[in-house]
Amino acid sequence: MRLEGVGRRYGVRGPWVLRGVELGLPPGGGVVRVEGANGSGKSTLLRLLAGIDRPSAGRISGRPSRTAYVPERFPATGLPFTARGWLVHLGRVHGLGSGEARARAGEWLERFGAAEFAGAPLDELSKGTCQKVAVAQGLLADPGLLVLDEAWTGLDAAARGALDVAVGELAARGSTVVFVDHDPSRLPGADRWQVAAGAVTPARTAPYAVITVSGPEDAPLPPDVVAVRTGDRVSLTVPDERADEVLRELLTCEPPWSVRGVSR
Ligand SMILES: Nc1ncnc2c1ncn2[C@@H]1O[C@H](COP(=O)(O)OP(=O)(O)OP(=O)(O)O)[C@@H](O)[C@H]1O
Repeated sequence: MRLEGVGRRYGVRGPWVLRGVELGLPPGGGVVRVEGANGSGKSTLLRLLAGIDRPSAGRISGRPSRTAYVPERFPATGLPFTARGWLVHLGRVHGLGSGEARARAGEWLERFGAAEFAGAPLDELSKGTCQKVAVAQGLLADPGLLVLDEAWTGLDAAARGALDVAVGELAARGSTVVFVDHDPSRLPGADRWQVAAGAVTPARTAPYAVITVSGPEDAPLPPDVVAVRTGDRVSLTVPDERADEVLRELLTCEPPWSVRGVSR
């Protein structure tokens, strides 16, 4: 997917929020964190990427046909659906059969700890549960591009962790995830784009290593590392200078981990 000369301003004489943006999303999928000061245009960029807003100038090409967008707050008021009904409806809009949409809706509600609310009307859900439904909706149809605008806000700690894992799984399958989040330690292996003065530029990322391990469920992980579990494997993202120390801890803890791969 490419952005060529993309600009956006609100109103014909409004100031340009974004201007002359030239960008390519990482080929083969990946995770991109969008950073910038308040009001710099991060949400504007995310809405353009997701296709729910159009550029005032330039063009965007190659957007995956399955693109999902999850904002910070899901305005569920007035929607005449239960949580499951809403997910099945959107799953079908994305081309899933109703049986598959129903099964996936159940799986995602379960993963986000909201299975007990599957049959509840959206109108009656708490903000946190509504946000779980919104995130489940984003993941439901296995999108090629998932855009998350502070989607972790309002989720409880377990659901935030479940979303981190889901993003890792999606990226591992070749999809692209672009996100904004106020927590600077969120998904630390992500590429970074900086939005400032209308421009979007890749930010310098401190060198880091990704260590993939497998091992018994009760094997301990070193403190202060960011771990994403995919099946029986765990990927740890650590600053380069800590990689040797973390590898030592992984190999000498009891029970020990098996190191499956290290990349920088
Ligand atoms: N629908 C809109 N109509 C008019 N102006 C808008 C609209 N959406 C955003 N803007 C303006 O565009 C600029 C960028 O807003 P945007 O929400 O994209 O920034 P942001 O970096 O996401 O901000 P924050 O960090 O505060 O969420 C701001 O000046 C904002 O007031």
